[in-house]
Amino acid sequence: KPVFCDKKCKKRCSKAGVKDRCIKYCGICCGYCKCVPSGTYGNKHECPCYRDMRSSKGRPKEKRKKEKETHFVFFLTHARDPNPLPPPPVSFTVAAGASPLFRRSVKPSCRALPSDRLPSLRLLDGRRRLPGFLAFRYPSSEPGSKRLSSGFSVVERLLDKGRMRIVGLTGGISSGKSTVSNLFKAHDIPIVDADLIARDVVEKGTGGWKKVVSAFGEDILLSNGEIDRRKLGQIVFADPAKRKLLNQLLAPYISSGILWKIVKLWMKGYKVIVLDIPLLFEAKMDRWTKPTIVVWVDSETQLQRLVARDGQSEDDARNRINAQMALDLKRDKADIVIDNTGSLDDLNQRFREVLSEVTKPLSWTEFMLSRQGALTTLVVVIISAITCRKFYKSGV
Ligand SMILES: CC(C)(COP(=O)(O)OP(=O)(O)OC[C@H]1O[C@@H](n2cnc3c(N)ncnc32)[C@H](O)[C@@H]1O)[C@@H](O)C(=O)NCCC(=O)NCCS
Ligand SMILES: Nc1ncnc2c1ncn2[C@@H]1O[C@H](COP(=O)(O)OP(=O)(O)OP(=O)(O)O)[C@@H](O)[C@H]1O
Repeated sequence: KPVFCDKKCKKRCSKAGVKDRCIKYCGICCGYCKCVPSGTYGNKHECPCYRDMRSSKGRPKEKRKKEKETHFVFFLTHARDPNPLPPPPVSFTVAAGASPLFRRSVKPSCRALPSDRLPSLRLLDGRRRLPGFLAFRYPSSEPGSKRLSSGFSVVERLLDKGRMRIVGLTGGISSGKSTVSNLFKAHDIPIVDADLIARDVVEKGTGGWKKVVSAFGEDILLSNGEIDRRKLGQIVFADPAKRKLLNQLLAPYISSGILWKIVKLWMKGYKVIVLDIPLLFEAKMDRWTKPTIVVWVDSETQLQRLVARDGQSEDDARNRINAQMALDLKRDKADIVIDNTGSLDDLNQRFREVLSEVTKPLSWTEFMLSRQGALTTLVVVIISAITCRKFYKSGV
């Protein structure tokens, strides 16, 4: 008998009604056929020799599971998603004859099947409803259908609503970050804009304002007491030491402002947010974002666009460009690069590809960082604590 038989048969029989018997016959078949079908049931076409083996009484060697199962494939999408991207079809194993499906939560348009033929999801408890999800039924032979091995993966998809992904958006000055973040906004993806936060934290009378005025003097103020941003810009972008000082003074305010915005969006249950931070890599904040998008342009286009937009001299524009990490270096660090050297139409086209990348189903790590993940952990901790307490008391 090949060495892999024991391991494969153990897996194959993990859900069998009479496990020992299943393992025994699976071992015999595997020894003879050198092959075990994948999954815990079916797929016997993978090993025709195994499938066709019969006992002396002419019955199939492999014992069927006691519980009769039917295999359905559903296509789930979020009903409230304004721009639903089709996830891959999800296949569920359902118990035949189980209580009626989440009939109430399935949209009328999806009730093409007679209600008695709608199965219930065995992997969820019978009372559980799936508000907000549309379910489309496909035959299990549909190409691309995938049988999920555990309820975990199914639940992961169903809880999609509560997860969160923090996408980093960065680039060079005037490379097109704001243009891209506007496209995200148009698709209802919230943006945390570090430039806006950096403005808020130096508003007249704030802590940031006081620190900047005491470091740079009242010469940088306008007549109304607000900071003259153009003047301060000319000072700091021409002098690295002064820029460093300004960064150090404002960093705590900016980072707590960013954090606070993320927490607010997290509490609202957003699943994808975009952090638009020009200095994402310089401030080493890219460790918190995944994926990280860099909007790249060639240096000539960058200079031209900056001069055209801000109406400043080429020297001032160059100072600003040189105040940041080289854009080519940022491009090398990116997970996703958007080349914005072309037209706005080209940008739109590339953006659509990036959008589908960014909104693809979330990983477990991302889920655990979400509001729903945190609540799940909290509930598990509370239940464990109560169980332990009861156990401890009964022991005493
Ligand atoms: C120097 C200031 C007053 C100039 O203001 P101004 O209105 O002219 O520019 P604005 O704030 O719109 O920034 C425009 C672009 O400059 C670049 N930039 C801004 N600050 C910096 C900096 N410290 N280092 C390098 N680049 C910077 C960014 O690409 C930004 O998108 C302002 O940029 C500022 O307060 N900067 C320090 C705060 C900061 O680090 N901001 C970046 C947020 S991560
Ligand atoms: N593909 C494009 N074609 C032509 N112009 C563009 C394109 N993308 C952006 N622009 C223009 O280039 C300028 C800079 O773009 P944008 O303001 O989005 O850059 P940014 O990276 O957000 O800049 P900053 O770092 O200063 O915040 C803007 O005037 C914008 O309209």
